[in-house]
Amino acid sequence: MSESVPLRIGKSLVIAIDGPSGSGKSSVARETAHRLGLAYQDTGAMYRALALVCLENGVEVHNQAAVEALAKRFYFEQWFDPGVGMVAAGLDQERALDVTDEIREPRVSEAVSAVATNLGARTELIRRQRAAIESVRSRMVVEGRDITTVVAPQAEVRLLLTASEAARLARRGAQLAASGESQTAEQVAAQVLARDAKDATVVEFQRAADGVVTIDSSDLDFEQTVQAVLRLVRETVGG
Ligand SMILES: Nc1ncnc2c1ncn2[C@@H]1O[C@H](COP(=O)(O)OP(=O)(O)O)[C@@H](O)[C@H]1O
Ligand SMILES: Nc1ccn([C@H]2C[C@H](O)[C@@H](COP(=O)(O)OP(=O)(O)O)O2)c(=O)n1
Repeated sequence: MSESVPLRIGKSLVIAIDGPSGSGKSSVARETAHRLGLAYQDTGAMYRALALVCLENGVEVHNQAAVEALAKRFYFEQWFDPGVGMVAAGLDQERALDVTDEIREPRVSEAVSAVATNLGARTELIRRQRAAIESVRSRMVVEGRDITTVVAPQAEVRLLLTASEAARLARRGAQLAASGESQTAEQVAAQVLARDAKDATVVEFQRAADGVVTIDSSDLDFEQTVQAVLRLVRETVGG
């Protein structure tokens, strides 16, 4: 039986979750939002969408000025209902398309760190992420790499979701295989580890900042991990 957390309607509740690739952030954050009746924001989807819009429009992802300029003008919309999980993006609203699946393609995973390490682009995306939290009156589960430290350090609940490298690679490999991608285990490992190493040059998501609780899911299954997060929420906000 799942645990429930009594929540007072209307009271601000931001649950900030950071962690490396494959630690379970997106799936666990989404399920937590669903069970608590909160909105859900996947900030990695915004970085991935910007990378995709670059790739689709001939913007070189290492061209700092061009990527920063695109970050300021590209259209991005994310459905915050955890049951929907849809993302639309494009050069502008008229040309925006449903990119929910495309942003998970290996070509985007390969290009996204170049965009995520562009500090000018980050400033703009962080602004949009904070606006998204305000748009739902601060009742949201938000996950990424710098949510507990930069985007929402004032969040009521702040946690770092980790898992061993072996667990993370196995999970990501199984996830890609299930979605029909034909990457070998070596390709998945090389891409995930290179991306985390590059991303870690601009954001700290491998060690918990002060006041951030670590949940290690290496030996937990999905449901046990969700329960650990719900327990932390209950202990932190009461109930
Ligand atoms: N605790 C867990 N045990 C087993 N599998 C998990 C666990 N947490 C997540 N997963 C699975 O691992 C895969 C990667 O999780 P995901 O949420 O996409 O990670 P992240 O957003 O951190 O990259 C998904 O298929 C997810 O269902
Ligand atoms: N708040 C965030 C979220 C994601 N990023 C970067 C780091 C990743 O390489 C990309 C994509 O993030 P995403 O969470 O989708 O990545 P994974 O699916 O966990 O591998 O964006 C970031 O720098 N800051």
